[in-house]
Amino acid sequence: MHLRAKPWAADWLAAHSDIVIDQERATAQIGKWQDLFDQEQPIHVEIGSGKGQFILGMALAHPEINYIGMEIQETAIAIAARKSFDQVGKLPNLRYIYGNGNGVETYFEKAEVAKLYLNFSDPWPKKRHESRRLTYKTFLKSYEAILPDHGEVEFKTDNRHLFEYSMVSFMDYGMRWTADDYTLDLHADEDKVAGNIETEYEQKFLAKGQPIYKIKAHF
Ligand SMILES: C[S@@+](CC[C@H](N)C(=O)[O-])C[C@H]1O[C@@H](n2cnc3c(N)ncnc32)[C@H](O)[C@@H]1O
Repeated sequence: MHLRAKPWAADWLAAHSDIVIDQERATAQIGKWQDLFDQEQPIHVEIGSGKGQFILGMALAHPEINYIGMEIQETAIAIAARKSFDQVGKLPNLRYIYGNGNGVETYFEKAEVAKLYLNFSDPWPKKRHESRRLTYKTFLKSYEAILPDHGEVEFKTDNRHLFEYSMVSFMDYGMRWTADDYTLDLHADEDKVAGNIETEYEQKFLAKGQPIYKIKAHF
């Protein structure tokens, strides 16, 4: 997903640096992320948070967790943070990183992040772009470096090819899951869909009647 630049984005981000942390500050924050939240509690991160509907919904539904939405596109992170700020102000348990999921180990130390979410990541269908997929092995190495031992990555997608690719990539990396940890049609499964927070892309694909694939894989 590529969003057209918004002329207000850079100024808005500069004026709200207490909510959105840029790459340079994120690197300096390593080991000290709890300082940015009101309460010390587990930190969950979504990489590729887009316009932010999921991370905002999670932060409102789970005040007992600290959430961070991470985005590589300035326009997307500005839209997400501004929308959430306009709706509910500065939440005590929600922050954003304007940064790159490739290299998260420069932002967080081992076990500083309790759980990771990847939602509707760009599929990059061409083989020569494989290394850009957020479930490519180099990304998995970065995720492993910031999660606790046996930490969890939760992944949703509409894209069957990316789902199958990701399962193989997880398996090749030594990650594991049980039959209960995945579904080929999230919204047809009453138990698994309970408590599900829909992302913007999820709503778009649901409206077209497409199944949503989901897996929770552990290192
Ligand atoms: C298809 S959109 C999905 C957005 C949202 N998660 C949803 O489900 O509605 C994928 C998002 O991932 C972001 N992204 C892609 N590569 C990234 C990376 N290396 N680090 C951080 N974000 C990334 C893109 O900029 C885009 O906003």
